[in-house]
Amino acid sequence: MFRQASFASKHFARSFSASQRRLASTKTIREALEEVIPVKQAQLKKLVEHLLGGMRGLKAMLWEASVLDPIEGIEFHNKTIPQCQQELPPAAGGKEIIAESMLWLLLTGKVPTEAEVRQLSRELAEKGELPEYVEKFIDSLPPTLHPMTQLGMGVAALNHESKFQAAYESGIKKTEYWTYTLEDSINLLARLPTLAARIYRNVYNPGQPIPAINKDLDLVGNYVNQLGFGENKDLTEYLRLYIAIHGDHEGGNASAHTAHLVGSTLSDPYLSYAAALYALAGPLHGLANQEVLRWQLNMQKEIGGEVTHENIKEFLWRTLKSGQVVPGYGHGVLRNPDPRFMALQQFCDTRPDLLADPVIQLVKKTYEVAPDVLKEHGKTKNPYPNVDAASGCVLYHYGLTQFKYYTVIFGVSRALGCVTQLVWARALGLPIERPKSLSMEAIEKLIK
Ligand SMILES: CC(=O)SCCNC(=O)CCNC(=O)[C@H](O)C(C)(C)COP(=O)(O)OP(=O)(O)OC[C@H]1O[C@@H](n2cnc3c(N)ncnc32)[C@H](O)[C@@H]1OP(=O)(O)O
Ligand SMILES: O=C([O-])CC(=O)C(=O)O
Repeated sequence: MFRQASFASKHFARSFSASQRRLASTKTIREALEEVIPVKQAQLKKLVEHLLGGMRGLKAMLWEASVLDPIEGIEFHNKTIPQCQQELPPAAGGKEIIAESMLWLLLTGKVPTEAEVRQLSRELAEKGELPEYVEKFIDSLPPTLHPMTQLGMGVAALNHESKFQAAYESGIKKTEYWTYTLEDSINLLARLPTLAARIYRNVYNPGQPIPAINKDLDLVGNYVNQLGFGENKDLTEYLRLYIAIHGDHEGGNASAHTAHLVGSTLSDPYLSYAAALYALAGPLHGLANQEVLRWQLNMQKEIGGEVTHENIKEFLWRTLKSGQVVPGYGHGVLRNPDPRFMALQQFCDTRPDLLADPVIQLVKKTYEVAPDVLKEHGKTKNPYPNVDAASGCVLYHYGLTQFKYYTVIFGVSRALGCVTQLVWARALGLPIERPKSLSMEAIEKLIK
């Protein structure tokens, strides 16, 4: 009855507005077409842009944990980075957000209590040891193999331990998938820093002993300890902040999307995240932080003496004219300076030793010049810095100078968001991802 009434009123409204239009319009057929054609042309252009332009702007994924606004930047369950810094419990004696607090927020949408965070830290510490076969495997790799390649291999090898895979083989119900996915995810997060620290030791400090996991410390506290920098409280705080804010950047970025795609086939969290790491290892994505430092150091070397805005500008133009991108600038979604870049810069602003560092000063000065140069160059849609422009220089200052290792740190972090999505994808029963592709011929037919 109600349905019939609403159908009748919609039908009436439609025919009323149609008859009004009939009376009001005095257009010729040409004028009417002139109005319709540009709309259709724009529609087609958009369609082709989506097909050939890396699907930029195409809304095609569900991702609950964070949303990226082009102007405001990332929000984790509607919380900005400064809000997270205020609300999420830090480590005992620390100030910065820690991985455990961020994970809790991403997974549950709720701010954890301090007791909840401490209990999660302990669980991660208790599960952090690597199985012996993974230690042997990682130790057997040539130290010249890129640390990111090693990290992906180590994570994939951990799938030998997968609870999800074993349970799937034994024939569990779909409604139970998420609990095993969560178990694998927690084990993966616990072991990632231990694996990453072992790679660092093997590549840069062979033979040096790695400290045992301290059960009373948070995940990143233990990671910094195992890297051999545990005495440096400022670096520990920096890496806590770094790892928390790199954790998630909505779903469409290459690493997160890869984890989601691979996970949608019911690959376990280890295999899904190993695949994501190899997306992160590309220079247009996570590897850019390694490239930024290399580029800034080259700039410093080339400029030589006093660094002025003018000679930074010249170096930027040389980079652009040689056909290279300026690493650390531009973004697929952002159209403003990245709030993660701003948060890392603020960390520097509160510490005189960082403010006095020539490389950190160079990064700051580059930021004062680069947006205008990139605007004049006129190609990039976003002339502002992304997080990679700032992340490496502080590591460099504190003595973590091996910049080929930097993306591994990013890789320890990005798991927070990727495993969150894997758990929720299983809890919500999301399907296998399988978009439709078209051949050139089919696109041509579509255009005609
Ligand atoms: C954690 C992260 O992943 S953040 C990103 C890290 N990556 C970098 O910092 C590398 C440098 N930046 C870039 O290469 C790009 O800005 C990306 C990959 C981040 C985004 O790519 P897109 O969304 O395609 O950017 P956009 O639409 O603005 O590109 C338009 C043109 O501007 C160019 N452009 C974009 N950014 C830059 C840059 N920093 N320097 C020079 N040219 C640039 C693109 O190469 C493209 O050129 P083309 O038309 O000749 O192909
Ligand atoms: O969002 C993106 O496309 C890239 C990025 O900044 C990230 O993944 O952290």
